[in-house]
Order: sequence, then C-alpha cells, then structure tokens
Amino acid sequence: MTKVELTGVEVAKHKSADDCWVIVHGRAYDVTDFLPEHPGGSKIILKYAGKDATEEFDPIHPPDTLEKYLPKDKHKGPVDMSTVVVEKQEVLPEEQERMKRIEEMPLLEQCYNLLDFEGVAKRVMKKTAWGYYSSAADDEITLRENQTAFQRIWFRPKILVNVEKVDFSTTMLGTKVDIPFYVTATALGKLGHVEGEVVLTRASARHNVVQMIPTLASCSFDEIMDAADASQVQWLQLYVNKDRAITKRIVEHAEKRGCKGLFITVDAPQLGRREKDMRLKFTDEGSNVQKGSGEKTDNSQGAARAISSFIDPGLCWDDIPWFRSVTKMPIVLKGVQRVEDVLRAVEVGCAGVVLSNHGGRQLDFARSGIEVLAETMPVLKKMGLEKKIEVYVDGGVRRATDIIKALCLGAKGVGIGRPFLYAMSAYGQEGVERAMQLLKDEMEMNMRLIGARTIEELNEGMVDARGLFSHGVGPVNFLAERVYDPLVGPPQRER
Ligand SMILES: Cc1cc2c(cc1C)[n+](S(=O)(=O)[O-])c1c(=O)[nH]c(=O)nc-1n2C[C@H](O)[C@H](O)[C@H](O)COP(=O)(O)O
Repeated sequence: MTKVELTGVEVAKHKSADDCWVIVHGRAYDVTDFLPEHPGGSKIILKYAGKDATEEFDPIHPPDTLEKYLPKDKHKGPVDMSTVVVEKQEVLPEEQERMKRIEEMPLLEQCYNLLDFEGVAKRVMKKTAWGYYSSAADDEITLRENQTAFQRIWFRPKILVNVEKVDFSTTMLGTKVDIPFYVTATALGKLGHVEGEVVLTRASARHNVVQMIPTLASCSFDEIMDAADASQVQWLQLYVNKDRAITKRIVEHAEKRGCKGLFITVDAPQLGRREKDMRLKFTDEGSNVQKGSGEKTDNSQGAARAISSFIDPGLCWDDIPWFRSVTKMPIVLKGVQRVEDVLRAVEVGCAGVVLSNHGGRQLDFARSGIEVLAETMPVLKKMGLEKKIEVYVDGGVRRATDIIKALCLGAKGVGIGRPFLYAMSAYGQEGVERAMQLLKDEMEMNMRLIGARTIEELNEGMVDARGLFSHGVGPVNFLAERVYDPLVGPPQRER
C-alpha cells in the first residue's frame, strides 16, 4: 500500500532542535537525533528545519547518504511537494554581480590553455565553491611550488628526428590509454556543477582518459560508474574508514563494478587546514565547525570536515596485506612523498604509487611530486626495481610540457585535478573536453619539438633537471600569478 503523502504544512510543524524534520528529494526525514552528530554542525540543518533542504544537501552528500545512514524509522515518507511553501530567496547583490559575470564570460573557444579555465572559474564560480577547489594548506606555499617546480626543469631536445608520426598512447596499470594523464580524485563535484562528477566521467569517456572516482564525490559511486561507457577505465580513490567493514564493502563493490585500480590515499590522516576555504565558509552557516571564541578551532575546514570525520588516522603499513587479501585490484598508494616509502611500497607488493602532496592541500612545505620523482627514479633504477612498480605524479600539471617532463623523469603518467574542475564549473562537459583536447594538441606539438615519436623515446637525457632540487626563485609564471587568488586577507568585521 503506497504511503499517504505528507503535506508541506505537516512537515513545517517539525522545525525545532528537539523536533526537526527536513525534506530531501521529495521525502521527509526526522533528523532530530542526528543533529548533534552532524559533522558540519547542527546550525546548517536547523536553517532548513521543516523545509526543503535538497539544494543545500546535494553538493555535499552523495544522493544515497540518508538511505544508507539514517535509521529507517526516521524516514517519514514522501511529501506532496506542491504543498511545500518555497521561500523566495532574495538574490544578494554579490550573487547578482556573479550572474552578470556569467553573462559576460569568455567564449569557450577563447580558452587556450588550462590556466585560462582557472581565470574564468575564479570569476564565475560561487565563492564557497571557488574557495573549496582553489584552497590549499596554510600559506599555500606547496600549492605554488607544485607549478614552479616544473619551471626549474629545462628540455634538451633532439633535432632531425623524423617526427611525422607521433603516438603518445601508453598503458596505465595494464590498460591502454590515449594519453598519459588521468582525471584525479577531487571531492564535491557538485559544488562546481549541478551534475557533479558524472560530467568528468562523460568527458573522460569521449577522450579515452582514465577517471579516478573520489570517495568524497557528490555523486554516488554507482551513478559515476553508470555514467561511464563500456570500454572506459575507472579507478577508485579510497579514504580508509575507521570502520573496516564499511571499507571492505566499498572496495568489494568497486571491484565487482569493474574498477581497474584501488588508489589508497595515504597523505590525509587528517584533512589539511585550508584557511581560504575556512574563511569563505565561515560566513556560511553550513560549515559551522569553527566554534565561538576560545574553543579549539577545528583544524580542517567547512565542507570537507563535514564529510571526512570517518577517515582513519590509524592507517599504517600493517594494513596493506589486509587490503591485498580483500581485493585483486592493483593497489596504488596515493600521496607518497619520499623515496624510502616508494621502496616500502615495492616491498609490500603495491602495483604503484602516486607521488603527490594532495595538490598542496595537506602538509604545507611538502615537496612537489615532480621533485620526489627526480629523487625516486635513480634509486629504483640503481636497485633494479623500476619495473616492479608504476610511479605516477600529480600536482601543478597545467601544460603538456609538464606531462613530458614527468615522463622523461620516469613517471608512467600524471594526475590532473583543479584544471578539470574549473573547466567543468565554468563550461560543463564541453569545457572539460576542450581542456583535454588542448592537452592532446600541446602533447603532439611538444613531442615533435623535443624529437620523440613515442612515449618510450622519452628519457631523462631529454631534460636538464639539475635546478629542480634548488628552491631558488624560478622564472615568474605571469599567467599563473594573474589567476592565483591569494588568501582572502585578514578577517573583516561581518556587517
Ligand atoms: C583540488 C582538489 C584536490 C583534492 C580534493 C579536492 C579538491 C577540490 N580532495 S579533498 O577534498 O579530499 O581534498 C581529494 C580527495 O577527496 N581525495 C584525494 O585523494 N585527493 C583529493 N585531492 C587531491 C587531488 O587528488 C590531487 O592530488 C591534486 O588535485 C593534484 O593537484 P592539481 O589540483 O594541481 O592538479
């Protein structure tokens, strides 16, 4: 027998801290008992008590969150949405300004490189979304170092090589790809685009690019897998849950659905302190994780804190054999930052590592992935281990020359994060596709100019990386400087 629909008037009666219902996707939920447990604080839920919270809920939570985690007796059933009073949200002047910038934004064809997308996104994205995507830890030194490190590497191109035919296809974890980059895992895709990560999925499918599915996606895992086409390669990025039974379930499900790699994130026992995000979110009740004066300010920040309290800071090398017992997927450690740990990863039988500092969002003053690569490969070669493990790099990759430098120094491929988020946020799927195509065009041209016909012909003799380890001031990257958004500056008294 179908449940009688509730009316908006009935739901609106439950609007206090000790009797709190919300509506999400046309269904009412009693979240009274959950209020004190909500990692994002109770204030944001109470703001929508007795009302429709769908719009606020969607960017931060996979759609199946309530079905999965709220006890069934709290599910109050369907609501006749025609009876729900929609409060007219006044459009703030800042939002009117943003709408105007969207109308005047550059045409997609006017974006000639990945940093152009960053410049447009900075102008058209909601402040909180821009804050979350662009932010990095503390003073964002590592964020900037990730890009400048590439500028300390110079090419030693070969000439008079017949480069009429250039082929930059390769394999990653045994699967063939058209180009050696993948879309790395970045959380909360719906902050930037109403459809979220499935936009990246569709664009990756059209360009035969691997997508790494984030644990903290806005879309559910199955939505992202369902949006892929049959031949598409997808990997799972895993934040390990303190409750290993939940982790086991996620890993087994991913393998069953056809994921081709398990990337365990190892550089985030606690999410970094991203002050730009904290400041921007601080004005938004949603992230009311920073308590009032005096109390310990939470070390992470708004949105991510709200969805990451499950991450296990106790994860350690002893856990790796358990993962190998739980899945047949190749295991890659994402966030390795020193050669000693690469050697340990070989010892425990990992298929790969990603040399990464999480896009500068974790430990500030961590070295760039490309610098750790230059430290790692000579040691692996000396020990005859370079074929034992696939080494990836991410962080600061904005040009095909960055990809080529990484491959010359021995990487199997590179991960790219923010550029695809910005392209998606500003221009949707066609923005991501243009970004991928621009990289492919740059790749073809630069392979010709360096004198390499295939990925196999790229080697360390084609670069001069002697300056990489000296952190002297490199050339100024004016384009990056222009789009870089410094910390939002000291707090101003809220009006
Ligand atoms: C930009 C960004 C990166 C995130 C990311 C979210 C954003 C918005 N998130 S985070 O919320 O926890 O920090 C993840 C994540 O879910 N899991 C993860 O392994 N890496 C996460 N990363 C790091 C990402 O996988 C790459 O290491 C990083 O983005 C590479 O640097 P670029 O952005 O410069 O390409």
